[in-house]
Amino acid sequence: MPVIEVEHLHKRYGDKVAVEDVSFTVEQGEIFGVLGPNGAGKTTTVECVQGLRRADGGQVRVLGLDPVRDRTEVRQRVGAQLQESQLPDKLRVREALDLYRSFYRNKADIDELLADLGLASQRDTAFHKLSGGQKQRLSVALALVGRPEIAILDELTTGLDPQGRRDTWDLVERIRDRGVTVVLVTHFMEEAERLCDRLAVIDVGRVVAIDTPSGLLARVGSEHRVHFSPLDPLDEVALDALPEVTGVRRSGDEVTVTGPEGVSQAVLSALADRKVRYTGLRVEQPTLDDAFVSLTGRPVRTGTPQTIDERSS
Ligand SMILES: Nc1ncnc2c1ncn2[C@@H]1O[C@H](COP(=O)(O)OP(=O)(O)OP(=O)(O)O)[C@@H](O)[C@H]1O
Repeated sequence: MPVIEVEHLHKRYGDKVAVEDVSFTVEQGEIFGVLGPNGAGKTTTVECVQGLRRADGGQVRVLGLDPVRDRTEVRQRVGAQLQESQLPDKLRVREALDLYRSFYRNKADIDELLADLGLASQRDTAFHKLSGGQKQRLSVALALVGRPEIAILDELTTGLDPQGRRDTWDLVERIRDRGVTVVLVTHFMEEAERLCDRLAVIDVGRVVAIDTPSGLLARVGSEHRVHFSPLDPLDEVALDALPEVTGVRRSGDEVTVTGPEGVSQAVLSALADRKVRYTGLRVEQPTLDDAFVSLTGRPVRTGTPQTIDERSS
């Protein structure tokens, strides 16, 4: 049963269209990703879901409720992580949790929450003394302190180092394991690929695809690429004749061989058999970045996202 239903959501700020037309449903118990480049309309979409903004068109239902009309009830049942630090510097971790807990009728056990989020030893630490990762975990704890049915996590790992990011991913999985439906807003492809059961790819205010990560990858094909620079003469025709190989290309010193999964093993054993030494070996698998490029015609991370206004003018 869907816990969130968004139908033809349209939202503008003055005459600036932030969300042109977005529809998706989120099923109970899943990690649902809202993925897209900066300015795509992700935050505006989830703010409409939380009832923080009123849609200019379309319909949003959350747990069967209207998030604007039934805002008080929706706030009780949907936990939202604060996007930026909105806590006084001197407030201690435990005090912040006590304060937020008082807003909810279903109250989480704070000690359990602190232990679960790896913050037990920071319980008496003032907010401004926390590291970036600890602040991030506290904001997640505050989203969970009312035992929500849905947690909305927006740009959870922005600004974290790779280890902090991986720890946060484990945390998101633990939240889902507690039975909480998670909506994860992100512009990191790797994060979406690793965590999400399904995701909506949003670009300039519109949904360009809704699928599982593997479904999105299947749309771009399953071509793997093996790159290397041979140090000995290489018979490229013989390499191309291997059943696992669909193409061989040379660019300067570098040879690129394409083929389905398994092509890299076939190439490496062919090179070993022919006693061809090489450097600079790199294997590339299709990623959600490739899926995004194929859906929108441009990479997610680079370039300034075109706004709807620019596109329609
Ligand atoms: N309060 C506002 N007033 C005017 N324009 C806004 C406002 N908030 C967002 N926008 C604009 O609406 C568009 C969508 O913004 P939104 O924050 O929803 O996108 P996003 O995908 O969440 O981006 P980011 O990843 O950068 O947060 C952007 O062009 C943004 O500049």
